[in-house]
This record gives sequence, structure tokens and C-alpha cells, in this order.
Amino acid sequence: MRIHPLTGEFALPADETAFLVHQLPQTRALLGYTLVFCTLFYVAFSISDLAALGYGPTYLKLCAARAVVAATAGTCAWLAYHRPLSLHATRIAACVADVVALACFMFIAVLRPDEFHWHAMSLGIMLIVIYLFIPNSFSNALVLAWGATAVFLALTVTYGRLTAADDVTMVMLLVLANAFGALAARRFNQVSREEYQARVQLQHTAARDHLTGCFNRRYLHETLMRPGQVRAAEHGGLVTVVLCDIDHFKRINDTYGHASGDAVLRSFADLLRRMTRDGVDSVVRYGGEEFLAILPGTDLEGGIHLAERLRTRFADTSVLTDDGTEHVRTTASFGVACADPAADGGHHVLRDLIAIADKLMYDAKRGGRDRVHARCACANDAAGPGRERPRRAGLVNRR
Ligand SMILES: Nc1nc2c(ncn2[C@@H]2O[C@H](COP(=O)(O)OP(=O)(O)OP(=O)(O)O)[C@@H](O)[C@H]2O)c(=O)[nH]1
Repeated sequence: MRIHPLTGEFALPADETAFLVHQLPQTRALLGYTLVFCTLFYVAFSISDLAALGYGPTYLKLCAARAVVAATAGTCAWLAYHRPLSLHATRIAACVADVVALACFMFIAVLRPDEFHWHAMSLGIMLIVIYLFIPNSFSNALVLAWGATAVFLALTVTYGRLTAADDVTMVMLLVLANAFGALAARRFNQVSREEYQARVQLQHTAARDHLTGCFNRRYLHETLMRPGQVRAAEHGGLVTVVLCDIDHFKRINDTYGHASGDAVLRSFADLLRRMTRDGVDSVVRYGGEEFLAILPGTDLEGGIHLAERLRTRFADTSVLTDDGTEHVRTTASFGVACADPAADGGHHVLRDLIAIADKLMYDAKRGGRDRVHARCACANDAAGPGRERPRRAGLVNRR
């Protein structure tokens, strides 16, 4: 997660999107409040139109312009606050409100040409608001602010009745507002992303086993086992769990040392993670040398297929001992269980499946190790819920 040094935003679009999605509720609230606040001031400033122009057609035109801004900003604020706007839509709403407000501001400036020095001050404040308070991307804010500055300076030259010294001061003032606005926005972007980075890092550390990088049991219990967490329907129906236990692991520790045992654990975990689907399946270090794979949208055959591939690949894998002098080889035993997560409203499906898989895995141990035992716990399964399915050559209870 690298932060871009110029914008203060994440350099990778995927990281930036994840951050923005995480921030979306606050972003929508900020956009809503800021637009309402700015609109109130924008409308209140019609008093200054009245003071400068008196009541008449020009004043009414300016009132109409301010009403357009109030209507646009009010609509955007209402949408941001009451509708579940997407990231993209929130940015469009921010840009539309900015563009309409700036366009009307230019119109007002042209109709009050004697006060360009005051308008410059107002624009300076509007630029700070665009950089800091209207949530947008750094590049959008930059384009809007510098675009408004260029248009305003062009209008000053065309309509303003200022001295050359006033023009220079005005340019300096607006450049200053842009520079400080951009620097402050960059710093704000950076600080909020650093905070997010720290939060993600903390969540990652709290959820993972530090030896293998797999999820830990706390994450299993607090997150994965929460009702509704396993949404197999998205992936087509059933959920399958595979419980894996490395065989004779104590012997490896006793023979080659604890560090070599750790290397075997890491090698098994790597294999398991490589063979499962990133972002769909979850791999948990369930105990010392026990691992659990949760496979949403996978039927029993799929679970057995994974366990079999894992079994054969692991049996063929040799891990170098800590001192690099010997190769350690061992096997693993597997319990595979499958169920329909919708069956009991999804409340205890994982807990029950893990219990079944655990029993099957111990059956595999008792049956001689290096084998896969499997069972479907689906209510509509031919063998009935919780009962072992008829043996299928090459699939169930296979070594
Ligand atoms: N190196 C290492 N060993 C661990 C770790 N966690 C647990 N162990 C060891 O794993 C071993 C598990 O031994 P057992 O439960 O007897 O299982 P086993 O020797 O694999 O026997 P079976 O499961 O019946 O094949 C114990 O000696 C634990 O000390 C760890 O993080 N690193």
C-alpha cells in the first residue's frame, strides 16, 4: 500500500478504491453537510448583491443565479445523504455542485464589476473549500480550482476595473490560495490514508497466525462463523469444509527439531492457500498442525477433489530441515464435510460442519492416515443428513 508522494492518495487504484469504499459513509455525510453549509452562505450573500446594486432587474438575475446554485447543491446534498450513492456518483455530485457554484459565481462577478477585489477574496475561500471540504479526488480538485482561477483572472482582465497593482495582488492571492489548498489537501489525504493503512495492518495481524499467514481461530470464531458470513448462494449453493491434520508431526519435531517442524507447517499452509480460491475460500490454522479450509459454493465432490490433490501433492513434497542437511517428508489426513448453509438459516452450519469434518479426520487417522474421509450433511442427500455417503470408488475414504 504505497502512498503517492504528490497526491497523498494510494498509488495503486485497487488500494485507493478499497480505502474510498471504507470511507464512503463519512464521505457522503461530509459532502451533504458541506453543500448545505455552503448553500446557506451562498444564498445569504444575496444581501451583499442588494447592498451593492439595490433592488432591480440585475439584483433579481443574481438572486436567480444563487437559487440555481442552492437547488443544485441542495439536490446533490439530498442525494448524498439519503440515497446509497456509489463512489462514482458521489464524485459526480461533488463535481456538478462545484461547477454550478463556480459558474454562477463568475456570472455574479461580471454583473458586479466594481468589486473584483472582493470577488477574488471570496474565490480564495471557495478554492479552500473545494480542496479541503468537498470530497473529491486530488486531481479533480486541482482541475476545478485552477480552472476557476484561470476563468476568473480572464474575467478580471475583461470586465474588472482594477489597477495593474490590484491585478498583480489578486493573482498572488489566488496562487497562494491554490498552493495552500493543494498542500493541505495532500497532507489530509496522506494522514487519512496512513490511518487506514495502520487499521488494515492491525486487522491483518489480529486475524492471522504469524507462522503460516493463515487466518487464526479468533478470526474463525469472531468473523467466519458469524451467521450469514458464509454466503454460498453467491457461489452456487453448498458449503464444504476440509479439515487437514499433518501425520506424525510430533515425530518430525522430535527428530528434526522445532524449526524444521515450523518449516513443514509453512509448506503445508502455502500449498493449501495456493490450491484454494483467493478471496472466496478461507484457510484457517485450526490447531498446532491442523488446518481448515472453508469452501463456499463447493459440493462434496469438489471438497474431496481438493483434499485428494492436497494429499498427493503434500506426500510428494519434501521440506529442507532447518540446517539444510536433510529433507523431511510426511503425509496428512483429511475430513471433508458438506452442507447447505441455508438449511438452518445459516446459524450453526459451520460449527456443525467442522465437528463432522473433525470426526471424519480422526476416522482417517484411525484408518491408517494419509487418506480422505468425506460425508455430506445435506438434508436432501441420498444417505440422509449427517450420514456417510455410499462409497464412490476413487473419492470417499480413499488413500
Ligand atoms: N514446530 C511446531 N510444532 C508445533 C506447533 N504447534 C504444535 N506443535 C506440535 O505438534 C505436535 C502435535 O502432535 P500430536 O497431536 O501428537 O499429533 P501427531 O504427532 O501429528 O500425530 P497424529 O496427528 O496422530 O498423526 C505436538 O508435538 C506439538 O508440540 C508449532 O507451531 N510448531
